Amino acid sequence: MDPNGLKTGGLLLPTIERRCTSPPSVIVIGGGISGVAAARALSNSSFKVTVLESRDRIGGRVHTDYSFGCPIDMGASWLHGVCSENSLAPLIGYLGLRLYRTSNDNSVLYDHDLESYALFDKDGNQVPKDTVDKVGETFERILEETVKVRDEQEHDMPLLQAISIVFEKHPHLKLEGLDDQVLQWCVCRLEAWFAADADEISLKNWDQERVLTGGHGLMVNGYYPVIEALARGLDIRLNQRVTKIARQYNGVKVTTEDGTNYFADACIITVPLGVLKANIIKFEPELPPWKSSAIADLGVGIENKIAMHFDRVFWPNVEVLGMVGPTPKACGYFLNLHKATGNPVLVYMAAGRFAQEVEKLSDKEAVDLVVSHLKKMLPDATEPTQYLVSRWGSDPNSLGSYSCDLVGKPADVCARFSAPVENLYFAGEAASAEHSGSVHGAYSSGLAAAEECRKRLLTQKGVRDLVQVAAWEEVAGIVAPLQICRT
Ligand SMILES: Cc1cc2nc3c(=O)[nH]c(=O)nc-3n(C[C@H](O)[C@H](O)[C@H](O)COP(=O)(O)OP(=O)(O)OC[C@H]3O[C@@H](n4cnc5c(N)ncnc54)[C@H](O)[C@@H]3O)c2cc1C
Repeated sequence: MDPNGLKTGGLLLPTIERRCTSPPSVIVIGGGISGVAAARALSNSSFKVTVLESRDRIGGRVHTDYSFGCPIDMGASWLHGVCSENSLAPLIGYLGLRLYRTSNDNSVLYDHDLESYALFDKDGNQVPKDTVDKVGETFERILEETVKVRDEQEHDMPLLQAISIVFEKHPHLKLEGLDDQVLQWCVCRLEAWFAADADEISLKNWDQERVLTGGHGLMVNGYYPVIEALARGLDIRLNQRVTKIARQYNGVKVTTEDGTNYFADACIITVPLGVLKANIIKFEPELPPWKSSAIADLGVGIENKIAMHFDRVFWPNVEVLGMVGPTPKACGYFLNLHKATGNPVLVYMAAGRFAQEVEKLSDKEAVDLVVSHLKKMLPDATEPTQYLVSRWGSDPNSLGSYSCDLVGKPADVCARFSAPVENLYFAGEAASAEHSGSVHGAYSSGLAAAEECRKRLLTQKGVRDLVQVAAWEEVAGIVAPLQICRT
């Protein structure tokens, strides 16, 4: 690994003569993956870049906590699509970060394809594997039938409603007893992908995402090193919550909560969709209706994690421990980090309305709740020695976990959300048409916004080009394949 390369974000390409005295300037609002990616790209292009970040840390919804003595990702933890086509692969490969592949399957919607799981009922009886496999096949069939319902309907509807129609048409697909409880668990897992309940998920869109190949890989060392590498050497101002963005005849004026004004030629806005929806930032003049309606029409889902550190491992050596129940809400699941990382940590994942309810509890109450589930599944379960509880829905810096497709979503909403308004550019996971809700989608959207901004500013200023530093892809692509393990 080349430390100088890291410092500069890559290698210096042959210098092109500067043709202007002061380089174009850009303010990037938000220091998550999309913000640091955009800032890195523009800085590599010799632009003057300032990142304004409201928190006292960078990374945003990539948040690796080290208080357990090992990396714990309280936001994103998987690279979805462990393949060279993934925009983050060159950087992850270059940094030598290990991935633990939890599933080779590219499917994201149901987990009977998980190769390593144990499901239990509320009395602690383990569900036989053939029951899980059989119900998984039925669930697949039900989902296929919902596609037929979609083809017959003119209007969008919630996925849950479509499932009810499937049951009316094909009563034999409706399950009972333990089989039904496993089916509810499959729905619970599906809801986790969208961070929304099945009665909120769009029938038209639930399967329209283009999932990359290569399955899903957990970042064994945590996601933060990716952020750190991108951010190195950038001018990042922490604790700077932007409250106003004014477009002026000669650029933008950005004002933060403490009254500081920043001026630049252009601005890239990467704050989460939830923050834009809450109107925490005032725009002057107001955003045009086509943009504000795009912000309103996109949905934001909630997923929260409860990470628990134990003094000993009392659970089976599988990747996922699940509890089945009579409704998706009564089901739950724990990711076993011990299998992937060797650390005695379980992470409970809550999504949709249940994730919202978790935020109303104190940390201790939330932990007690999930430990009570755990004790029903595994009577030997002990109390955790340390715990962490995320609150992505109520955190004013995120106001949601990631975007999701609401019922009746207009077809052009993502294009409108990501389109610039004069010298204001928009990036972030919600701006990614193909990979919204993901780290790599957010990363690519940051790069795309930076490139559009770079080209327009160079044209506006009559500058042919500036000194250019090579991108990660050029430096790393050939030398560093992804390191994939499954212990
Ligand atoms: C629990 C959870 C699990 C997830 N799991 C995965 C996963 O396994 N794999 C995956 O690919 N993706 C996952 N995601 C999604 C992924 O984390 C996000 O899509 C991605 O990190 C978003 O990056 P971003 O740059 O768009 O936004 P953010 O990371 O949210 O960055 C926006 C930044 O703007 C800052 N900000 C907010 N308001 C202001 C303001 N007024 N002024 C200045 N700054 C402001 C924020 O503090 C933040 O740093 C998960 C997300 C969550 C919450």
